[in-house]
Amino acid sequence: MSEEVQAEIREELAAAEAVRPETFEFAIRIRGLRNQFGDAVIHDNLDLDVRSGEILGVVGGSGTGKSVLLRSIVGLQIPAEGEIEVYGKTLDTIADEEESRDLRRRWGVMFQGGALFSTLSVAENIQVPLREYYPRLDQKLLDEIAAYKVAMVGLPPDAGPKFPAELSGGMVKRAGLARALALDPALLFLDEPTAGLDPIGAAKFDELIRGLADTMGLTVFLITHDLDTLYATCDRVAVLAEKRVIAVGTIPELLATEHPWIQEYFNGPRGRAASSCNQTQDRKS
Ligand SMILES: Nc1ncnc2c1ncn2[C@@H]1O[C@H](COP(=O)(O)OP(=O)(O)OP(=O)(O)O)[C@@H](O)[C@H]1O
Repeated sequence: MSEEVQAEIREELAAAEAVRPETFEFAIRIRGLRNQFGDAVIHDNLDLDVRSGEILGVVGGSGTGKSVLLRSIVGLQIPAEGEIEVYGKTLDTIADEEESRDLRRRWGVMFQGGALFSTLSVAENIQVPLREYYPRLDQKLLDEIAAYKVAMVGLPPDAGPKFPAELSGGMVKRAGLARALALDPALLFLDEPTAGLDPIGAAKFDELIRGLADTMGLTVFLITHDLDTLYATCDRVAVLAEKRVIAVGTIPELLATEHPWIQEYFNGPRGRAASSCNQTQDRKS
């Protein structure tokens, strides 16, 4: 790589460092959020804080707006009202394109189902955000970074040249995660990462998320219906109902609340099974 390109990359990295995640108590702060599609109000006066370094699980009945909330935070859905700050900045008020890019590259998103480009190999999928943000990286370096990300998410080296259709469901999830991690984000968004996986595959994926979050110091916004995932990975859980976040806290804190949906969710047969399984694992470890 030429001196000129190296200097350019150093400059870009320095600019990205200007948003230093570790200096923020809250990675995300949301106040008074309102989202609606026509007459259908999805969120109304929704507040939420995501602490830096935590894995926050986001739960709620189907259609309560978990994915819409994620999309609002990453700028794919323009809210009708309210403020969303990520590392102290509000995306829709950033006038400077460079500043907006610097903020956007601090996060990675794994959408439901992986959302990989079907005509690109796994390695090429991982390289998409790298090419977008660092257009002058040469192919050798792109290949090295992709190989590193493939290993990081526990895929075998020969997964790199494969196309999504050649992968198992679990491998597609890992490839989606590798792409979300391409830019070494501080903040990771995961939309139902274990949906569709068998219980063993899901447990391994939970372990991977927890391990990566701990080693990389990530903040994770994790939408899930999977109670085992909540117990295995999350520091706190936010509950969406009635168009807003009705409670946020550790699972024991949520269990102490009396809201019927929360009680039904955590104390229903599936909730009790996940809880007792988790306690058994704690005793073993
Ligand atoms: N682009 C859109 N246009 C119109 N309505 C939408 C759009 N996106 C989402 N919605 C509606 O917003 C509501 C919330 O959707 P969302 O996908 O966020 O729910 P969710 O909580 O993630 O559900 P699930 O758990 O089933 O994935 C749904 O009623 C959905 O139909």
